[in-house]
Amino acid sequence: MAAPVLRCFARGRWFGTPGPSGVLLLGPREAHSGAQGLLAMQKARGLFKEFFPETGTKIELPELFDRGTGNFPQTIYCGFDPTADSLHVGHLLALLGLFHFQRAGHNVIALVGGATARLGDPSGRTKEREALEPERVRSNARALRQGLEAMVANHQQLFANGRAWGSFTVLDNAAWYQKQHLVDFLTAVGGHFRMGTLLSRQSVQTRLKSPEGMSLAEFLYQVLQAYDFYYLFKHYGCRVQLGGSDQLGNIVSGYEFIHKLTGEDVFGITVPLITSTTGAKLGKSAGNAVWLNREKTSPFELYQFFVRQQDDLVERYLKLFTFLPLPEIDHIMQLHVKEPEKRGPQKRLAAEVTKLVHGQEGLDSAKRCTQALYHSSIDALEVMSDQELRELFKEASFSELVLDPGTSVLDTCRKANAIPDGPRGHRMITEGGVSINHRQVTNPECVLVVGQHILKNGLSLLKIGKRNFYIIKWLQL
Ligand SMILES: Nc1ncnc2c1ncn2[C@@H]1O[C@H](COP(=O)(O)OP(=O)(O)OP(=O)(O)O)[C@@H](O)[C@H]1O
Ligand SMILES: N[C@@H](Cc1ccc(O)cc1)C(=O)O
Repeated sequence: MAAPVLRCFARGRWFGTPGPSGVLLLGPREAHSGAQGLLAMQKARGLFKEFFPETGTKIELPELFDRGTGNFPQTIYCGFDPTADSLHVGHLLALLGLFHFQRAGHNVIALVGGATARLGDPSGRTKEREALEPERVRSNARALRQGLEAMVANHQQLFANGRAWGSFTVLDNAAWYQKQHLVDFLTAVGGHFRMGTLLSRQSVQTRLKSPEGMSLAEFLYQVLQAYDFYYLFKHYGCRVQLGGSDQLGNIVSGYEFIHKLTGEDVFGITVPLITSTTGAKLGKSAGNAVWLNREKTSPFELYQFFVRQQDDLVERYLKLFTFLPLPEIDHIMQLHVKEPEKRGPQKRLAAEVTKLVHGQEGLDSAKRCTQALYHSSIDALEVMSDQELRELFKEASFSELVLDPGTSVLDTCRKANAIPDGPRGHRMITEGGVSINHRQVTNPECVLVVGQHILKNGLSLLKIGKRNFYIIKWLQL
């Protein structure tokens, strides 16, 4: 078989010149209606980065998505390994890719890698993943499934405007590997893979050259991912796999396997990798993940993560992480030029993502928390639920104190360990550095008053300096 290359679609036809690594970068093309419009639109948004395989397939990728060709609808999948109990913002991009296909009427599958997570994907990693206990992988897989299903429901309820879409199915590859006999698998599947090809993959090469080397389990990872693609092709008619750009080698393995076995063409589409400001891939491995599970990153923290994005990134993120039409994004950016201090694009981005991930209730909560902490809103603080308060306490330190009669501002600050002992702490109050429930308190001896210093819900919000918050829950009120 000729060596497969990536290709791009431009001005209504496929074209491409190999980049430095044989990868063809996508060129621009005119957006128009129908299936070609879907790929072009996602290219314009920056969501689809590379397409695979080489030209010369029986059917061209855009035709696959065309309502008029009898190929409609297609099934597209993306896999997520449950190596943690939550998805993160990096995964969201691949999920957005699935949602865009679903919105265009195609059927999509999110595959939880309950089996593959046990092996650990070596792609893009310089070290082997820590082995996970089977029970841990199972509970992570349950959590991922729940998270995915919640987002699918939010997407359907809050972003559909009554339109009918394709289906969204969540599967787990443990379902087929559990039943798989090892010798049968190696005989039926292993025989179709050539060692030279498997060894040539970038992920394998990097690891083989590292001092740690590579285990057989990791080496076989790409075979399992290739088999998944084949399984989904056979049972669900799935012809397209979506993944981060680090997944290309595994996707190519799937293409080669399916093509060899069936003579049919399947395709891969990659999304760009989201990186932190230091350039590291945002995710578990780099320890910089922004999680989608509320217990790990609250709606407020997720919202704030996007509100904090810099001006030079926000337009790109609006295109990648939201469903807002491009002209609307242009309009938002034009307003931003006039009033940059309002951080309009950042707030809209934060709102759209938080709504998709945590629903309307999650977005309301994020806004209440933002109001309470950063906009001095007592009303917002007074109506917060226990869960929101706990989530806020992640950023602010939290103490439970008994309210003795005559408790003063100074006592409160000391008991909450918010000011240093001695005259310095006293001075911090008299010099105006302390506020309670967003009102400055300059008299250290002032006795706390319920309704003013203590809110209806038995809380006080103490602020020292510009951004050190302490939340006090008063007991025995
Ligand atoms: N930062 C990111 N940007 C874009 N896509 C990502 C990012 N992180 C993960 N993905 C993609 O999400 C899918 C599932 O990835 P997976 O669950 O295995 O995470 P991962 O790649 O192992 O992350 P990590 O390296 O943080 O452990 C893959 O297609 C992967 O490429
Ligand atoms: N290998 C992917 C996850 C995955 C698992 C199984 C698949 O069939 C596809 C993708 C990753 O680590 O990011």
